[in-house]
Amino acid sequence: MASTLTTLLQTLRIVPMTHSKLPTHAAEVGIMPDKAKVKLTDQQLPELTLEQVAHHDSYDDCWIVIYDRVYDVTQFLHDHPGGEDVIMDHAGRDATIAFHGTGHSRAAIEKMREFLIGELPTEQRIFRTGQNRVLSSGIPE
Ligand code: HEM
Repeated sequence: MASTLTTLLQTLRIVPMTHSKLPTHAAEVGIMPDKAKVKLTDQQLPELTLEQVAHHDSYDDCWIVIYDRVYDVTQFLHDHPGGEDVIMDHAGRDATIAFHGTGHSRAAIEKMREFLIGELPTEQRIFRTGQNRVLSSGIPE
């Protein structure tokens, strides 16, 4: 019952979705059969504003925005192959240009999903429409 209520509240965006609601990495990388694949873009991610993101700008609490999506990279900072400082330069803010400019690999883009916690509201987006269609090629779906 509690979980039905939670699902309802999450659908109505009254409470944030838990990470378990996001598709598993296995599904995304194709280990699971096609039928079981769930595209992340089909999910209702919690909406997080740039103002909310701005509060998370420290080494022990670091969120960044890349292509209109919000990532909590706190745990990843120390493991980032490019070092923590390059990410910290954008802590609590948009890091798209820096991320794009580095030319990250497909594996890096897949890895981002592990840290995905939400997306910007439509009026704050630059790269994606309200229906989550990407506005240019080369943007992770
Ligand atoms: C969730 C976000 C991020 C993930 C998952 C990620 C992941 C990775 C990975 C896996 C690599 C190794 C090379 C590759 O596979 O492309 C890498 C390299 C690098 N990343 Fe990131 N990255 C993220 C965000 C950023 C941001 C915001 C910057 C900002 C400048 C950045 C700068 C770099 C640089 C400079 C390298 C190159 C390291 C080198 O080749 O010496 N990354 N990143």
